[in-house]
Formats: sequence, C-alpha cells, structure tokens
Amino acid sequence: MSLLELDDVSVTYRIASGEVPAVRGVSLTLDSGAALGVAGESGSGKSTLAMALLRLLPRDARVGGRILLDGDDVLTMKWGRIRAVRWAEASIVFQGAQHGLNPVRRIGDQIAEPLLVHGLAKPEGARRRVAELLEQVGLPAWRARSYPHELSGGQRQRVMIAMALACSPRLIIADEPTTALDVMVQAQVLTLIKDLVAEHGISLIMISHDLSVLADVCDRLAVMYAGRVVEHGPSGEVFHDARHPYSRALAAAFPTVGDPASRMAPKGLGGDPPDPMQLPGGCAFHPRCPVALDGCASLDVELWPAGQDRTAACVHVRAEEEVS
Ligand SMILES: Nc1ncnc2c1ncn2[C@@H]1O[C@H](COP(=O)(O)OP(=O)(O)OP(=O)(O)O)[C@@H](O)[C@H]1O
Repeated sequence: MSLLELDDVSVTYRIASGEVPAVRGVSLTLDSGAALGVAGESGSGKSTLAMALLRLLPRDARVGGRILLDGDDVLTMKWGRIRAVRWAEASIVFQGAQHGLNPVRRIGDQIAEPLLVHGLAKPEGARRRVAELLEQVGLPAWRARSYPHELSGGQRQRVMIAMALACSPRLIIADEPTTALDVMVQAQVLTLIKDLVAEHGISLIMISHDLSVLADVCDRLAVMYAGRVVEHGPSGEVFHDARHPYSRALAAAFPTVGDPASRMAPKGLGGDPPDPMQLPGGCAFHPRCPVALDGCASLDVELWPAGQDRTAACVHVRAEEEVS
C-alpha cells in the first residue's frame, strides 16, 4: 500500500472578492521510502497542497477530495489524531528557516519540543537526542545553546531539518528548503536531505520551482500549473524529456542544479502565471504555450498516459499517444 494517496484533492480559499481555486483535482501517490518532487512557478499551488497534507491551512481554505496517510483520511481525522500525526508521522521543513524558528528560544529547546510534546522523551533523553540530531545535520552539539540569529541561513535550515527528523517521522515534506540559500550552501543542504532520507528510509515530498533541484533528489516528479498536475512521471524522464510544453519550459528555465545564471534570467518561460481567480478557458497554459492550437482555448485535456508510468495533460500528447 502507498504511504500517501491523494485522491482528487482541491483547495479553494474564500476571500472578500470571491474564491481562489489554488489546487484543482490533484491525484498522486507516494510509496514508502520514495521521493516525490512537486514543481511549478510561484502561485501554482505547491505550498497550499503541502499545507493541506497536514491540515495546516488557514480557516478560509476549503479542502476537498481525500488525503490518505496509511489508508487513514487526514481530512476527516479528529483533531487529536492530526496532532499526533504532525511531527511524529509527518513533518514539514518550510521555505526559509526564519519562518519556522522562534527568535527568542534556544535552538536545542526548539528541537526538543516535538519530542517532549509527543511524550517521546523526558528532558534528559531529549537533550541527548538533540545532540545526536545536531550531529546528524552537521552541526556541533554546543549549538543547542545558540539562538537562531547566531546561525547562518544554511545552519538555520539544518536546524529545521533536525526538528523535522526529531520524532523519526516516516514522511518529510520539504517546501523550497534551499531557496533562500546561496548556491554552495544550497548544494550542501540538498545533499544532506538526500542522504538523511535514504539512510533513515524516510519518504520525501520536496517542493520547488526549480526542476533541476527536484530531478537531483527525487524519484518522481509532478509538475503543477495553475493548481493542477500537468505532468507526472519518473524524474529523469520528466526533466530531460518532458512531454508537456510547460514542463519543457520549466526544465529549460533551470537547466543545472543551483545555476545562478538561470536563477537570474530563467529562459523559455515568457509571460506570467495566470491569476487563479481569472483562469483562462480550456488549458490554463494555452496563452503562454508555444505550441498551442486553436482548440486549446476551449479544450481542457485531462492527464493522459504519456509512456511507461507517465502522464501529461496536453492535447499534443493525447494525439501522439492515440496514433502510436
Ligand atoms: N491564505 C490565502 N488566502 C487566499 N489566497 C491564497 C492564500 N494562500 C495562497 N493563496 C493563493 O493560492 C494560490 C496558490 O498559492 P501557493 O502559495 O500554494 O502557491 P506556490 O506554488 O506554493 O507559490 P510560492 O512558490 O510562491 O509559494 C496563489 O494564487 C495564492 O495567491
């Protein structure tokens, strides 16, 4: 059985001026020990999806579909069960560690907190576990006494990873874990994540706008556009031989892991992502698509088989697969 199964998940934010359909009908599965990358530009719904997995969305968000963690639907779990799941079964490493760390509490106390809250250790045991976790993420044990501002961005992100590992969860969700870091540090943190999940057999969902980063770390990739998955498949194939024109543009925009040049001037992605409140008719990508046909403005193609274990939502893919 899959560790995680998303079945037709949708998230709509209710705001004063109307409804924002941030995630639209996403279905994905994650096997135990596997790593899934979720790619897409800013606003494509990646973070909303990640937050939905642990019911961390604000109250104005309405979530539909099913999110099965070990067969148990997160969306209908009682609050007590959800709190037990967070940290202990699944934890999130957020974008830019400043969001996740309390500036006025020592690092060690913050890493120990989930252990104490979940009753997994007494204070003395928690101190030992904190030292062990700091070592696992490449920081000296004495850093437990430091405050977040005494650490560099890369060190703070290592602390966030230590916190995420504290209760030995089976799933870690890493939302743009290296985006705020410079290129060298980014590579170190990515290697750390890769090694830790492999060593501990943890399943990983990693979110990034940078397809090259995800292809480096993950077994499979899902590419999101305007709240939908538009391509899904083995990461090497999606990165090097994308079938959806949007995935091709995203791969061309970030050709090499952490390439600073591509970061400053992403190639191949003209125009802006659509406003979710005013999505274009038909395929939402058609106004930016270099190979759009007249019909794409009215025809919204579902994900279509696009080779072994792959799907893509594009009229061209459907036509090619139908003749082959
Ligand atoms: N609390 C909220 N209320 C209303 N709309 C929201 C809220 N949070 C996100 N959105 C909207 O939902 C859409 C998806 O946002 P989301 O943050 O999930 O995208 P993302 O792909 O993670 O982007 P980024 O990489 O910039 O975080 C966007 O249009 C965003 O403006």
